[in-house]
Amino acid sequence: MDRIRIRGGNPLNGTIPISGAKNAALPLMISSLLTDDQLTLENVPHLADVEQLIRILTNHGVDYTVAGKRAGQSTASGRTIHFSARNIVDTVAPYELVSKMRASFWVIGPLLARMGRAKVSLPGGCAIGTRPVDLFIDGLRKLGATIEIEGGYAIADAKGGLVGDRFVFPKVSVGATHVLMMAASLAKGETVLENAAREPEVVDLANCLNAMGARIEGAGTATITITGVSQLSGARHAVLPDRIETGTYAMAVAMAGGAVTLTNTRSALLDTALGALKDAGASIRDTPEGIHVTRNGGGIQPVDVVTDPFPGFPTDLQAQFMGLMTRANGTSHITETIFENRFMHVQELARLGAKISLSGQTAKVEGVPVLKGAPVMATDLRASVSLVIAGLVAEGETEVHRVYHLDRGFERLEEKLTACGADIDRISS
Ligand SMILES: CC(=O)N[C@H]1[C@@H](OP(=O)(O)OP(=O)(O)OC[C@H]2O[C@@H](n3ccc(=O)[nH]c3=O)[C@H](O)[C@@H]2O)O[C@H](CO)[C@@H](O)[C@@H]1O
Ligand SMILES: C=C(OP(=O)(O)O)C(=O)O
Repeated sequence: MDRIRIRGGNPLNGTIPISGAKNAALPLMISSLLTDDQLTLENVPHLADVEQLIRILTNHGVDYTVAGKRAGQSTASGRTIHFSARNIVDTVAPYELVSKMRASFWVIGPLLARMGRAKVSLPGGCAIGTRPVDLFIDGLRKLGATIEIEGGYAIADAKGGLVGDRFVFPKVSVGATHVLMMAASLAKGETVLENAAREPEVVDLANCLNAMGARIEGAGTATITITGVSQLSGARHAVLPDRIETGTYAMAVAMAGGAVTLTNTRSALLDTALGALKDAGASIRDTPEGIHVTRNGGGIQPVDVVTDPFPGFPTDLQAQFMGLMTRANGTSHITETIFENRFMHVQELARLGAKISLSGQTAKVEGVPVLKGAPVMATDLRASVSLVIAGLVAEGETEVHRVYHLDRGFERLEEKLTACGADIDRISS
């Protein structure tokens, strides 16, 4: 199993190209199931989750081709992938495939809308929480589907077609918003989603669906109105920049010091997180290329954050921010409100000398003047990169084990950090 070795102490200086967002690419790829025409996605990141979803889509009968790079295109550019779901040969998403990645459950929406049936394995829990699928099921039932849970599968049927309705989310869910938006695009009549997720990835999916001929209004607000159409066509769409990767590298610079330009991204995708970073002592400004982040000289100030749905502080940056706060000049409080168990990084950061105590959903982080390298274990995607951030300043050597978590969501991480002067490499064994 691969591991990542970091020798701490180097500042970061240079340029880091930001990839396409994993959390936009996954629903966009799934939307290819809605049409028998070709959907072309540009700026698709090269990630383990994308490869796993390709396996799942292929199992349903989706053909795909990956376009080669053009002359002059840098290696940092994402791939262009053509998806074609002309013939859906199987409406079953089996346990072996779905259990590896939660978002694969989302195929239930397009399969049901286009084929009138779907049998999809329940995704199960994961390290960060139980993550039930009740909102998906309630929402799809509201659109007229019958859904039974049997043998670990959601067995869904809508032979006469889905019919638009009003659905009020009792809790904000990104995935359920994606799924209901996709399903309602091919339903008869109008669907109104209230208390919908407002994340930029929801807007990106809505833009792509509209380019395919869907009629969606209000994405990015809490009320989304979808007027169903009888069929969708192909389209070409570029995946949104990854705001979580953007925030992660901005936090790495704030931790290690230095000056880095994050290119192919924009600050409007993560205002709240960048605001917290400024409060912590980083200087951040927009440039024509992207975002310039510096921290020279001054120390890291303690900042309290509470995770919240967009536009709040993202839960997917909570671990990284905690990594940064371990070296602050004082005590900060970090409260996680989205997932009930997203503090697995606390015990691993403690191995590096961090002083963190937990009380319910709040972590109290007492900044320490020095972290010391140690072997640590990645427990989930964002937890693993918080250990990398801490490793960038830890004295001596930090080895992060179980790097496969990191590979789910960070494209060429060692390469991007090495290019800015970090002493980091991957050891394959
Ligand atoms: C692939 C992807 O885009 N993943 C992101 C997506 O996950 P995902 O879409 O799974 O997250 P949700 O927004 O659905 O989850 C938010 C909360 O709602 C709960 N819930 C959700 C659905 C449901 O049917 N019932 C229920 O109770 C969840 O357990 C969680 O406590 O949004 C999360 C919240 O921003 C991010 O951390 C993930 O990185
Ligand atoms: C929790 C995440 O992903 P997923 O929803 O795919 O588990 C994440 O991207 O941080």
